[in-house]
Amino acid sequence: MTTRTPLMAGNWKMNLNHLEAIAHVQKLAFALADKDYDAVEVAVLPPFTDLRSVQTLVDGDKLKIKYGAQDISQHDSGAYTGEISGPMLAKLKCTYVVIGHSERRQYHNETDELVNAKVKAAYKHGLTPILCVGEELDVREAGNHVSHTLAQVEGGLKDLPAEQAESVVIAYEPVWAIGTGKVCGAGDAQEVCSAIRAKVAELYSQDLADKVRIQYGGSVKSGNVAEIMGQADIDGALVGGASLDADEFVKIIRFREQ
Ligand SMILES: O=C[C@H](O)COP(=O)(O)O
Repeated sequence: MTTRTPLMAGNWKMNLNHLEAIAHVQKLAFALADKDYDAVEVAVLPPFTDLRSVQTLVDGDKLKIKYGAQDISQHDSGAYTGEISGPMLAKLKCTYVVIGHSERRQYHNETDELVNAKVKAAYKHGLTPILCVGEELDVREAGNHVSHTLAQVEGGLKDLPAEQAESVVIAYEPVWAIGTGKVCGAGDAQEVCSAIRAKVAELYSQDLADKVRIQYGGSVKSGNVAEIMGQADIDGALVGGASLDADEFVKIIRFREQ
């Protein structure tokens, strides 16, 4: 059986300037330094303006914390005002890039087609996508949450070769649970994450699907993370609000100690 290393990623969204970012990562590093945390991968996903500062700190202090961006342009360069390209993120040695977050889909009208182009752009430049999928409340209430989410998975991975797809991270984030304090029940999250893995197996192979990490995101906190992480197909968390509090994020990372 494949062992998947859990990925705990903090999506800071539009919070913390570059000075606050340095203080925050230092605090995380200090709190994690007393034990070997190889069993859990930790990543921060700051705003673009913080990435250089985070890179300098991680490189300089040889921290195990990884980092990435919250979005990427589908283009490599050119007249795309306000966009940030794959080569720019690669130059900053980002490991991850969040793609298709529901806030991008909702406020910037990102479609599955664009999300798919961004996933391909990430791989082209050696970045690992965290592909976000998940349903809005009305979709869940209509009972269409699984089919809706699987269509986003299929759209996001369209025509992606297996050698790339095997390293993708898929974050299941029910939109109604993001920033609302309403957590999706662990069993309900498992239902969708298991369906996502089955979809990846259908698109590629069971062997590949067993390697793919699937995160849950949506009001994850230290108090609920252990139950979420106890589910067979949940391999980590994409944490928003709670990742802005270093002590709380460290408790989430140390979910096994609860
Ligand atoms: O990317 C993170 C998710 O949107 C979850 O955010 P939240 O933990 O604040 O609910």
